[in-house]
Amino acid sequence: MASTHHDNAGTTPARKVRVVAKLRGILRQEPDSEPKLNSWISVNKPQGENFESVTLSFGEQSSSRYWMHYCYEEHEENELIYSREVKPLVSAVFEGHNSTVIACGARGSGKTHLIQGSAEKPGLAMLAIAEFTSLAEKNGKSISISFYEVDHQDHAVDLLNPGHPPILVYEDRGRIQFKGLSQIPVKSVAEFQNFYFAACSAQKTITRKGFEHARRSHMGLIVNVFSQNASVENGLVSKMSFVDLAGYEDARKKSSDTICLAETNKINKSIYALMNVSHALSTNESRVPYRESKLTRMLQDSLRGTGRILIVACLNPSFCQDTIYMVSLASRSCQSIQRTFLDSTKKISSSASQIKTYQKRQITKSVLKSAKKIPASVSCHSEKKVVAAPKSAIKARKLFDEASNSAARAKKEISMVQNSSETLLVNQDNSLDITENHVESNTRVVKDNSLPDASKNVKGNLMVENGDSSLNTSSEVEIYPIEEKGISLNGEDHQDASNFYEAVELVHEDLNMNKENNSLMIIEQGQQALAMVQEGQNINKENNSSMAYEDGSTPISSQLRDLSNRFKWLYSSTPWQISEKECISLDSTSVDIMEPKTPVVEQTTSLNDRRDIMNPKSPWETFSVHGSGMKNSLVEEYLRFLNSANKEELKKLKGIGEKRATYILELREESPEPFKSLDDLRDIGLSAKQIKGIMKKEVGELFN
Ligand SMILES: Nc1ncnc2c1ncn2[C@@H]1O[C@H](COP(=O)(O)OP(=O)(O)OP(=O)(O)O)[C@@H](O)[C@H]1O
Repeated sequence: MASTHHDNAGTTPARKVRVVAKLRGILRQEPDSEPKLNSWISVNKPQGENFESVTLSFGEQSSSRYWMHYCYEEHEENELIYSREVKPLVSAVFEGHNSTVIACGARGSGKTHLIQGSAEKPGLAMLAIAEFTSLAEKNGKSISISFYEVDHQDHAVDLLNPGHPPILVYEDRGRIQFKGLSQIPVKSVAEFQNFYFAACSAQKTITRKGFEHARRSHMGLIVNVFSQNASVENGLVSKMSFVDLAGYEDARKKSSDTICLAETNKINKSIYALMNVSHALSTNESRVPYRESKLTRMLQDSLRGTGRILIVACLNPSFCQDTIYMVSLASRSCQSIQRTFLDSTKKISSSASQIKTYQKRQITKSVLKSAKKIPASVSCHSEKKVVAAPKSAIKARKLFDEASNSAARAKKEISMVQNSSETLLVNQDNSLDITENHVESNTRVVKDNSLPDASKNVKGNLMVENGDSSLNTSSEVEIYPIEEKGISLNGEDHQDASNFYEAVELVHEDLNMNKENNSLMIIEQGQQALAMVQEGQNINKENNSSMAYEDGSTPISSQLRDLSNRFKWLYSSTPWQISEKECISLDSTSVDIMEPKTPVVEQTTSLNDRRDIMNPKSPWETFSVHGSGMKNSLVEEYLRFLNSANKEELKKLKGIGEKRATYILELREESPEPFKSLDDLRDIGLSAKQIKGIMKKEVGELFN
């Protein structure tokens, strides 16, 4: 695909992910006093015509540059963006390559105007439909459309057939399938307009009705191209998706309303998920986190393989901190930035093994040393105690982890946290340092007096139980809400936050099966800490361009790294982790593989020798390896049961009622074995946490 597709310039091979920005013009109703475009957004284009990227900088933060492949200015309208960016993708769809166009940005940044437009000023989707219908006619193909919304609760609903149950998303024979999503054949632009605009206005009415605040949601339009050729499965050639993401909005703006806050967090989380998927695809990562949100799961087929992705970051013309954040997220998918990140990551991984202890003072010192290089946003309270957790306790926590290779996954995700603008190095003396090898695009000029006393605003205090003492004590995170002082939140902090959020979730998944639940508390409180940190950050318009430390307090990026390192340390101190090399190949049948193979060895080997053969170094580790094996067997049995039991039997399981049992049977009609891993339980509406809870209960029942 890369060799056959070309960028709009037609000279260079196409990228998997292309990221462009679009500056929205000033609206008539916007006050003249607002800072205008060029006073807060600078687009830095290299000299010459054939440049492949531009950088954006905001306000006086001229040293903070975010890479984009291109930036469309305010006078450059949808037609131009369509002809340069989208038209080639439409042609590619007819050659069998899926495409996805994603509009992201803060609220009111022009996403809907870009994708949907209006009858007078058509958006990218409508312009594309004109091309689709004409190419379909020429090539003897047909097209159909589907239109859906993913709401603030991560439910997907059909907008062309409203009022029906949420869309069921599942995978069958390697393809993502939708149950409950209608497809309407379309032959002309007029026909499309009828369906599309009617659905859009119906959606707006429903959204506004009965809610004081407009609920945010993502909207996705799918254009399917079908072949008349019966040899192609289902006749589907390929498809193009247009996604109008909900506007990114800092959760703190809604902090007074807890329901709203939860909704905002959920929406933001799915934005992070999509950006993380796009980043993973742009950097050819082996694991692409499609399952992290409903939207990414729905888009999975469009995004993967030879699918091409266009991200348009819409920019508000007046000051908007959320815009900076969205730009920083989107720009991660630009290859040029990624290369620099990779360099940083290598350093992190080569140093990560040196982590043994964590000394707060040294970190603070390091961060302070770096304060002249990086921005401060929110400070972490200085009193933090982290002491060693008992190995046995942590080992026990792993007993009921997911059967998949979750440890490696968590480790990788943790490294994502560190894969941020500054390179975090762990020195021989166990202190952490921040190298000068930070990414140009995220570098800030820090002025000495522009940030208020940040240390008063957020206090994080994580304490993990020490030594071999009992498990009853302590895991605590104290967080104090941020004061209403102006603390700027910059892109990299948000970025850390999103990665960290993911990492914490994964570590949570990987570590939290402690019988006493202490570790669960630690992780959960860590999540709360993060939520509070996110909540507690405050945007300061006046201060946006000169984020600095007044008191030398720690920036939020360091704070988040701090927390992530604690989790990493916690994780790396488990015996399982210590013997990871030996155990890494363990899959669901690993215990059998590790056992001595012949009766002769069995008979002649002493207990100690057997332990050597099995690699674990202590009875505890031997016990744990067996525990993992038992857990894996249990998971396999559980999945087998889900794939074969009848409805009444299914309902005997924890968490499965009439509705879910019916769903499961429906899924089995579509695919004989819909449940291949515990992750697949998400398809029946269970969260990772619920799945773990269910497994715990099932195991608990065995001992009753
Ligand atoms: N390029 C443009 N030219 C003229 N008006 C525009 C342009 N882009 C956006 N607008 C106008 O700006 C306003 C906000 O745009 P729009 O609704 O598209 O933003 P949005 O990012 O989708 O907002 P939300 O996140 O709230 O859904 C609308 O009134 C729209 O008509």
